[in-house]
Amino acid sequence: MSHLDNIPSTPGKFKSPYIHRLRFHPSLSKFTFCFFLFLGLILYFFFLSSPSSSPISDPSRRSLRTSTWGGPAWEKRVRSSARVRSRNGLSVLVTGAAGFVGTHVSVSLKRRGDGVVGLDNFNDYYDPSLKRARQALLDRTGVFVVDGDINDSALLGKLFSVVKFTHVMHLAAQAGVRYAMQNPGSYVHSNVAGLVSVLEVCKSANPQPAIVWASSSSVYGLNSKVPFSEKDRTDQPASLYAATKKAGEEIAHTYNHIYGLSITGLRFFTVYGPWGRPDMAYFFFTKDILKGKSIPIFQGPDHGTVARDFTYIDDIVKGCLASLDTAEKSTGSGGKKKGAAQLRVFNLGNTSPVPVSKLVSILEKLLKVKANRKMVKMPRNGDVQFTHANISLAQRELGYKPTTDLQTGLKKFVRWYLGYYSGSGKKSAE
Ligand SMILES: O=C(O)[C@H]1O[C@H](OP(=O)(O)OP(=O)(O)OC[C@H]2O[C@@H](n3ccc(=O)[nH]c3=O)[C@H](O)[C@@H]2O)[C@H](O)[C@@H](O)[C@H]1O
Repeated sequence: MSHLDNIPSTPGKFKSPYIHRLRFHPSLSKFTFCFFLFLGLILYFFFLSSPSSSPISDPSRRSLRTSTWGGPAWEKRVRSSARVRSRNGLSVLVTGAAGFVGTHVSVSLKRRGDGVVGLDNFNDYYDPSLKRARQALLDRTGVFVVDGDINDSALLGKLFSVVKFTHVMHLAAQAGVRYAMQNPGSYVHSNVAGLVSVLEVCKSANPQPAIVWASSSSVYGLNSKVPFSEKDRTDQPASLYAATKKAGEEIAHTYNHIYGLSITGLRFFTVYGPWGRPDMAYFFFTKDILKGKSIPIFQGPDHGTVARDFTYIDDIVKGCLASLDTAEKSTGSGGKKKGAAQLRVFNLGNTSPVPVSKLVSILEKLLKVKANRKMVKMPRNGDVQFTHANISLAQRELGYKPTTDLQTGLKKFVRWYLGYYSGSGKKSAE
């Protein structure tokens, strides 16, 4: 039996011979006490300073894993990736480049001759191997994706010292409306602190870049008037995700007002397509239909239809590139405003909402498998019943005109999905 087994629950009743020995040797007792106190202090400070010490109390830290950057070879890769190959081409830093929208935008920019440097922290919100596969695709296209976090100001400063970026396409974010209830800290970390970190480096840069960034249709929250227009109120978000995107729009206003940064926010409406996000319904419905698992289809009050203005990735990419191309220059330099700068917000949707049950019917036909449907009441975890974009402003200012309906877009997605997950025989859609 260990002497620890003798410790009583009530202090003062200890009868161990060991404690008698301590009593007979006060100097030894003092020494032992000091030793354990010292050890305790060391352990306390060690755990306090270790970034991986508290993954449960602060799960957002998963995105702060060590990354390596810097050095002559690294700088050479950054410079080469940023090289502009077309007349009047842009030099763009794309954050979240290994994400769904980030990958598509980066490839399109690179293919038309712009310089592109990617940045991504490859966090494990969903399968990081999909992000690595996107990175490999980008690598083949000539886009170098730096492995790092937008909250790492030293890294951002370094990137801006190596390349004079004309534009920043800020797409790095914690996405997903429902996950915000599980990991609220990650939304504040990426969508609020991360945005500020990016704007800070942009405001100090000389010349300041123009910024285009991803807001969300979710800012319309509980609004019932449709279609959603940029002029509508956005003060009743239904999820923390939506609240952080709304906060981002206010933060954008501040940096535009104080520092003269040219900023364009894009409210994306449920973007889908090849290389998409496995946490989104169309993606995991596909996986689960193929597995014969049941598909939970949300219903509003009184069996009301839940619908989304699903928007195909290629249409979104066109909207992103048009936003970059029409962005005016920032007016400030080195942290000082020199005049009023452009501040814009656009809806990028499809203007054609489709019920979720219809989405499932399209998938059934494309996969040639009957879905095991389960109608469930929409949980109160951030979802809204309906989205529908009014895109007339984007049409007028950006020439934005979506051309892909859900049937056509899902066909392209399913073709990619089947090729990606059965092609190599190694990947699994877990
Ligand atoms: O536009 C946006 O700004 C957001 O779009 C996306 O959110 P959502 O429109 O909620 O997409 P998604 O989860 O695919 O659910 C699609 C539909 O399926 C319904 N849905 C969902 C899950 C389920 O189990 N059952 C179900 O019916 C669900 O009720 C919904 O009607 C992005 O994820 C988000 O990051 C953000 O960018």
